[in-house]
Amino acid sequence: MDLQLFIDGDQGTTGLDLRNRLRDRAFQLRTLPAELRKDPAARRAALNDCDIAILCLPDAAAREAVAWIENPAVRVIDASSAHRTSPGWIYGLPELDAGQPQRIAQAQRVTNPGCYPTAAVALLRPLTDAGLLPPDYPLAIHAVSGYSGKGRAGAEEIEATGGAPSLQVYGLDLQHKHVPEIQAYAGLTAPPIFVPAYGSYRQGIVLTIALHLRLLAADASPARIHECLSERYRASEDVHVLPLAAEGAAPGLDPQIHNGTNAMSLSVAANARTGQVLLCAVLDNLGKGAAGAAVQNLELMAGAEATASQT
Ligand SMILES: NC(=O)C1=CN([C@@H]2O[C@H](COP(=O)(O)OP(=O)(O)OC[C@H]3O[C@@H](n4cnc5c(N)ncnc54)[C@H](OP(=O)(O)O)[C@@H]3O)[C@@H](O)[C@H]2O)C=CC1
Ligand SMILES: CC(=O)N[C@@H](CCC(=O)OP(=O)(O)O)C(=O)O
Repeated sequence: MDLQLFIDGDQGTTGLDLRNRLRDRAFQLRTLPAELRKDPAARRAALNDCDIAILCLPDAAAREAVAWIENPAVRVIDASSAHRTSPGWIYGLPELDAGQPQRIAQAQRVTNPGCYPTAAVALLRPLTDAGLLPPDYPLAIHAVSGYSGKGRAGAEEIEATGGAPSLQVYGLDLQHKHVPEIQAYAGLTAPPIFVPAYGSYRQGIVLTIALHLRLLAADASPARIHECLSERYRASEDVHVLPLAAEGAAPGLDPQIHNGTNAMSLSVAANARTGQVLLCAVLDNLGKGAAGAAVQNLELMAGAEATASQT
């Protein structure tokens, strides 16, 4: 079946990437002409005249768009952070647990995960589910993202003014908008400390989380943690767990290796002498962290529509 999609915000970083990713797929894609792309009446009409609306907007505009949808048949994928922990919204991380693909497939409202939370939740949730990571563990999460995380205007300004600083740490008020989302979906009872940074490159995230074995469950070990993650993602097409590196031989991680794809790599590094473990994730902030995830969710939702139309 030819589902009619409307991308609201199609000229931004996520929207443009999404258009590219949908180019060869069997969806009817609707966007507004440049002069109408911010016109409330045109957006409202388009939002109510599609099967699935994909919002690639700043949070305020995404909230406005959702409020305008009166047609009960319209389903929504929101790439913004407006609804990440809102009641009635399904979290668009199919790898969250075994039931999540089905929940996404049947949802009316899907909130795409944040780029950083995709990595943090993928690393942490299997460990809290398995009881290896206590839910009140005092976590600190560090990440470096390409500067495209600033959105199109921010990225263009950087490129027009001679490039980004080599590294800029931010979120130092420790209230980054992703903290509630990470806490909720990683199964934590305490908010983690989250310290993001922008690098001088355009695209790609590397995120790390340090753990002390003495603060984990008694049966936790690097091998057990690695096995837990490997088991969880064994059947995943997109999430791959790298082999446990021999001590002294852990390879470096390049944040850009998955750019242009929907892949995410997870790894476990350890020092047996100190009892320290480092969880690492690499993904494309615009891929599995945004537009790639939207396509993944769209395919699940479209699959459910196709099944419904055959019965
Ligand atoms: N960049 C990233 O790494 C990621 C971003 N996201 C999320 O996706 C969303 C979009 O991000 P991103 O693509 O980076 O942002 P951009 O700023 O690149 O794109 C947003 C687009 O929405 C347009 N827009 C703004 N206000 C309105 C409005 N009222 N009506 C219609 N269009 C409007 C903007 O136009 P104009 O520029 O002219 O104002 C722009 O084209 C954000 O909420 C962000 O949190 C999610 C994961 C990763
Ligand atoms: C502009 C902005 O807020 N950028 C975010 C990174 C992109 C992002 O967080 O987007 P998602 O929440 O949708 O993943 C930041 O600076 O931390």
